[in-house]
Amino acid sequence: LFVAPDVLLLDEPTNHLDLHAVLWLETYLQGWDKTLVVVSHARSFLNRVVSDILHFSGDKKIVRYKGDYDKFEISRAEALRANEARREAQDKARQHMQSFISKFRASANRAAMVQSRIKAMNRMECVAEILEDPSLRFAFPPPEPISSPVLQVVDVAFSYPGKPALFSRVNLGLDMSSRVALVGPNGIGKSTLLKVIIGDLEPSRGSVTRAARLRMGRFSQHHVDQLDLSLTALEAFQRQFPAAKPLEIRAHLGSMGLGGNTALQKMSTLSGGQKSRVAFAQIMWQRPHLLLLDEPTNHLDLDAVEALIHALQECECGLLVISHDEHLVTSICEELWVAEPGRVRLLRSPHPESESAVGGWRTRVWRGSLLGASSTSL
Ligand SMILES: Nc1ncnc2c1ncn2[C@@H]1O[C@H](COP(=O)(O)OP(=O)(O)OP(=O)(O)O)[C@@H](O)[C@H]1O
Repeated sequence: LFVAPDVLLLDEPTNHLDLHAVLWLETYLQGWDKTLVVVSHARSFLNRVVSDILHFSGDKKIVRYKGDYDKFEISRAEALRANEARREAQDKARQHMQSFISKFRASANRAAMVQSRIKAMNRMECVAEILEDPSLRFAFPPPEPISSPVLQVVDVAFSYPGKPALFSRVNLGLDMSSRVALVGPNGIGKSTLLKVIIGDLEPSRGSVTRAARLRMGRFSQHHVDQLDLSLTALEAFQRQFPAAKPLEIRAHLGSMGLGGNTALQKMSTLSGGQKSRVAFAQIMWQRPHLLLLDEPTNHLDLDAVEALIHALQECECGLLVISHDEHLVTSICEELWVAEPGRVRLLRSPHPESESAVGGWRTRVWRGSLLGASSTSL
């Protein structure tokens, strides 16, 4: 930004940024008076920053829509409906003319009328079908139940060698009905706490107990980076789950938008979002009791984010998600763990019985707690 370019091209600029940084960037870009082209999956960010949407659709065309992302969704749905109605009307008119032609083709009296119908049919402009974007379905299959609490963090402290404690006296519990977002500014220790919970890091004090038969499904950018890129998605699956049948794997990958050749090409040639989908496909196959997700929406496109949100709303496993994505957090979480310097503060939804009250609470608490708690800024 310092060089003040004439054209600013940003590819997923909000990935990894905390709320402060995203708000700062939004304000900065709202005042940007030169050309800005941004590729982003962050719906709230797009709604605040852009004036036009270029939609790269499933039929390989780029169509321009005036307005922010919400307006684009409405306009596109209207365009799809209107196009469908025009196609139906045209099909009906064509059928009508065709039946007239078939009926009176041999009739000398109506030869002129038949000819004019044939000409009219030939003149008819064909209304092309607008292809819907491929629909995605993510689903976490239900695991067998295990007794609660499935995971308990008791009086935990952690510090990296030679450094002061990142947090101490942390007491938390997770079970299969948990819907928790762990939020806080960059560098405060969220990923570290997740690693302590999973067991990658030992706490400096206190204990983490996990149910004996507990299966944890974890997603992090690290796991995407750890995929063996010389393999195809199908080969990676077969290597991890040797008992799985290839046809079942292909169907599963296909439902996540990794059908056809995509499942058979080397993962080094997949996009960032496609690699994330492979990692998610593997997690789903494990039928985890607890899902531990670190920035799961980075690199996913908006349709995939919606599919993920839907799957997380429906899933029967416990959920702990670290995310700076306001739309994701406010759509699924009923509890916020706010990471602050040295501690973790728990905030529970006060009205779990009312969906709209919970939605309002999430948005208020999400913004309020994060902006109040943090001292970081760009
Ligand atoms: N292996 C390590 N050794 C020493 N310090 C580390 C190590 N890993 C992380 N840290 C430090 O610990 C702090 C917390 O890092 P962590 O990755 O947990 O933060 P975070 O809250 O997840 O940040 P972000 O939102 O940017 O992902 C940071 O100051 C980081 O530099």
